Amino acid sequence: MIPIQVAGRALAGGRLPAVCAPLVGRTRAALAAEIAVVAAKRPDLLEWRVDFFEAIADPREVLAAAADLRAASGDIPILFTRRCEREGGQPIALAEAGVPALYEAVAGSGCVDLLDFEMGNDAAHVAQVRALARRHGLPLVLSFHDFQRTPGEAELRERFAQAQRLEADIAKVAVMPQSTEDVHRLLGATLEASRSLAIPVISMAMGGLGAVTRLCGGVFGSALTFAVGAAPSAPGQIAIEEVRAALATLQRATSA
Ligand SMILES: O=C1C[C@@](O)(C(=O)O)C[C@@H](O)[C@@H]1O
Repeated sequence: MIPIQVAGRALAGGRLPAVCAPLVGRTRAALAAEIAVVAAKRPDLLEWRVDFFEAIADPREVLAAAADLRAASGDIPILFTRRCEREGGQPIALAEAGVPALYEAVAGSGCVDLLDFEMGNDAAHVAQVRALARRHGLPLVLSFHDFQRTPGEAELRERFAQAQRLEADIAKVAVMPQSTEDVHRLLGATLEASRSLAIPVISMAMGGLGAVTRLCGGVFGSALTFAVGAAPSAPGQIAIEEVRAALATLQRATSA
């Protein structure tokens, strides 16, 4: 299992899985209040879900918010994510054609440390974001989300492999299970991808049925789990304190 590297250092000191808390404030004031609470809980990574930000179409406001977050995050790195509506994100007041420019502006600000972009986006946009991430020295997560179902084994394998083929630094797959078998398949595909790919992988099954993956995903090769600092960004996320306690229990038991 490969840990996620940020600025040449392994996230969470190489402990796996690392814990990421999302930030979903809709305004600068809300984000400032949110990060104060969340950063105090010491996640290994913060994710700014900019699709929740009402002023997403105003570059000055976006950059000001990014600077606020950087100032308040201390030494905790920040993952920048515009989750598209098609893959479970919020509707945004910005045309799709403007999204790569949003990534360019924020990546160039020096206020974020990693980028997340859906691999299912327009191929030219994926290539643009791939190039700008490289130019700014930021690791790129190429992600896939299915909020309705869990694809079959071959498709899950292909999603992880596709991220690597598209030159992701990290591959991420999030699915919605309809059965325990779906959860089991997601974990199996994660284990296989973590063993066969040359990049770190992240996975989760969402909703109540998938919650177990947020606690034990690391055992199956997932390098990161998302946990609630102040507010969830997806169904089934568990409070950071509870996730940390469960991870500590698992780590103690595993090394006993
Ligand atoms: O892709 C992911 C994973 C996620 O959807 C989850 O289920 O924890 C939460 C999102 O904020 C993040 O970008």
